[in-house]
Amino acid sequence: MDTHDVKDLPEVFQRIAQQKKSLCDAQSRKGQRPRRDPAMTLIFNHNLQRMTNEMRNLASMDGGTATYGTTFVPPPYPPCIRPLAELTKTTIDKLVLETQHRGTYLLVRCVTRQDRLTAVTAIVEDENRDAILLQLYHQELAFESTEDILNLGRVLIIKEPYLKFTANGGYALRVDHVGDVVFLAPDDERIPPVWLSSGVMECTASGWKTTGNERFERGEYRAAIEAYTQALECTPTAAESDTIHLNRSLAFIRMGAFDRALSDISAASSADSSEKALYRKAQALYGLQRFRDCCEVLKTLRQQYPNNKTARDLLNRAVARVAEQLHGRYDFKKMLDEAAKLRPPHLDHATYIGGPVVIKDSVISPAGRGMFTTRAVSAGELLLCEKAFAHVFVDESGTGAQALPMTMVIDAVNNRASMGAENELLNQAVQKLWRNPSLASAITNLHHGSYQPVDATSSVDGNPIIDTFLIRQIMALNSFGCPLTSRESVLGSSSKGAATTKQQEAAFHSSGIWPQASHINHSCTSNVRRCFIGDMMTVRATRDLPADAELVWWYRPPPSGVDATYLEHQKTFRSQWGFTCKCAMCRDLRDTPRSVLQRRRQLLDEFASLLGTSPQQQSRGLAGGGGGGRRPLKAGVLKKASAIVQKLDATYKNTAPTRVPRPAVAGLNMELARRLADGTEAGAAESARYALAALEACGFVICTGQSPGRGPLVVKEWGLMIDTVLDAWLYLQEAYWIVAPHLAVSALGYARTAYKICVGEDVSFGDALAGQGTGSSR
Ligand SMILES: C[S@@+](CC[C@H](N)C(=O)[O-])C[C@H]1O[C@@H](n2cnc3c(N)ncnc32)[C@H](O)[C@@H]1O
Repeated sequence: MDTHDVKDLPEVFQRIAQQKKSLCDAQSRKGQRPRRDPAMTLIFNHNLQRMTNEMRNLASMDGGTATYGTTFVPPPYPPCIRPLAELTKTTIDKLVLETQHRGTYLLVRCVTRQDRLTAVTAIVEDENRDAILLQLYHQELAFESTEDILNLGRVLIIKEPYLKFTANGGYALRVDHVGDVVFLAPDDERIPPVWLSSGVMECTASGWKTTGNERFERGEYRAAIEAYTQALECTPTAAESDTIHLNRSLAFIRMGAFDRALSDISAASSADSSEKALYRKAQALYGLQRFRDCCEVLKTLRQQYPNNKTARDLLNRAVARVAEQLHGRYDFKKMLDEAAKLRPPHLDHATYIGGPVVIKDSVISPAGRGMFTTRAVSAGELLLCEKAFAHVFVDESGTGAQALPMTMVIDAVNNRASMGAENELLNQAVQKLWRNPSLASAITNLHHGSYQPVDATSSVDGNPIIDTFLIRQIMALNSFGCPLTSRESVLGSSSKGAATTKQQEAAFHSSGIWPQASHINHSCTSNVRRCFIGDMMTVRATRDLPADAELVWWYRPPPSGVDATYLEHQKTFRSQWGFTCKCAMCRDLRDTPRSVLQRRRQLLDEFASLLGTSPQQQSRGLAGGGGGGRRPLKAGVLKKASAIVQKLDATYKNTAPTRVPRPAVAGLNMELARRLADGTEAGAAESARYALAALEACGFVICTGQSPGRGPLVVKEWGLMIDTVLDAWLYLQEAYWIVAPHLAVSALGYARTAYKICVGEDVSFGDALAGQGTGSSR
């Protein structure tokens, strides 16, 4: 959602146009045989490119400028759904351009080492010694690249090969679907004798097992799995078979292939009794987030092996996860600490599945689903806390090994272009599904627009069928950009003070997919807000809601009512998600004449030049970082500024702010509240007045008691939870401690709730209050 969309940047726009043209040119050559390059030329060019990339990587690890690759999304084509036995062999010389060779397969071996940028590439040759460039996409994760997957001499099968033009005008075998490539073991009988390596290796189960163990020790899990697989094919004894299965299960666990680990464990005859088997089973279940099952296994393990301390520790963790799953009991302080330390910030916590929400047919998304409350909930209440299915962290400050290379993804077919970790997010999701087929429905059931997935059984040749283009479409419609923590993004780090406008407006390069949360539909007049702590997302109600209320949040911020016209505001919704927002704010914007929008812009500019603030800050109505700081306002300036705010307010004639909130009016009021808070009684009284006006402009209905000295302050109705609201509450409670202490406690309570809604937790509220610089010491 708030990912970095770059399609409207002029240079990107041009590249999309170029790519469209290239796709058309490519189509005009569909079916032609390409000019064939000699193997030596291909190998030379590939090795040169590999060396250049290696040097560039070394330079960026040395603190140089981080590089980013560009990847062009091809038009979708389906994964192979037929078993290998039904395909017939073909050769490179028979391949024609821009064609998927259905019903065939290609047997090739690598004649170079691999290169890796956005794809893993190598030059391969067939039995006729014809060579070609092979590009494998989505086969591995960025930080798994310690083990090459295409090493010299490696033999593989490409199912239903697709010969495509490359972005630089050449051509290559492009493989997008992870199941369309089959890596052959070194002694596979399908390998032609001339390709068999002379020193063919182990031939006993115990030899292969030892090799597997050595590779495992070196952290080469993929290679270790291959060795253990070889060992199992050498008719081991029953005892050996058990050990090999259990060893392989651990390598699978290290690869995050928990489903595969579980099936190895159950293949061992001691699955239900041996200490090792029970512990591995518990680890795999934990990895799959099956915490209750995990607890059951660990209880058995503890009964049989009471001295196993590691099992006790894992059981404690699993019990804590069950409490999170069922009751939403999270230690947010610990989560913040973990997010600050862990890189990537992938936290060991569970998804709250026992919350007061349910997914069912939507009211606002025709023929789609949405998320609803199952009972009445109050503002600030935690409705969902979800662990990302996949999450990629881009350390904006990081260099070297910590800096994940960003990619620009250009999808000319769908008119999309984004900058960030989208490609790596897709890799993660694809790999997680490939390694854990039991998780498939969590992703494949998500909204995928008009994309038609292949109609097939879920597996072929013992492997799941994963359609990369389906997953890409699901990611495009359902993933979220995210900061490291919302606390940092809303408030700024304590050393920097309040967030700058730039931070608040930033689209994020880090991103993730949270399958439950992605059922929530869009409305500018949202009633829930999402926040992040590492890869955990919290969803809290922004107002009191009855049972059976459909939850909605903004996919992009609500219209300011100043900058964008209705059509401009709708453009992204239509192009990115295929709908038009019909909320009250959008309808009001549609009915507001352009002349009124221009008048609002003029008033904001007048206000800005009067107070010396940036017009952009005001028009967005954002909290924190008021350009004018705390310079006192002269009475004359205040009078004029106040008149401008009134005039701006008067341009919203037809609807009350409870129906159509006025972010721009709230922003100006808040600017005055900030500037007037000078610690004096007079300043505090004025500051409170404007902070209240800011809240009312956001749609809040607040009762401050009938007679002076009486309280408490009560919110009758909650408004639109933009960040201005948090500032307003913080300034209001600060002012009330000076001029109306009887209202201050309840204002502080509301400030805490607003904080919880905007930041996701309130354990850091005290620190924020002290560091936010509102002057309050409470
Ligand atoms: C992230 S999904 C939301 C869940 C989705 N409705 C479902 O059925 O799974 C985004 C898609 O929901 C639909 N959608 C979201 N908000 C909408 C709205 N305000 N009006 C109409 N459709 C909406 C659009 O089809 C959009 O591409």
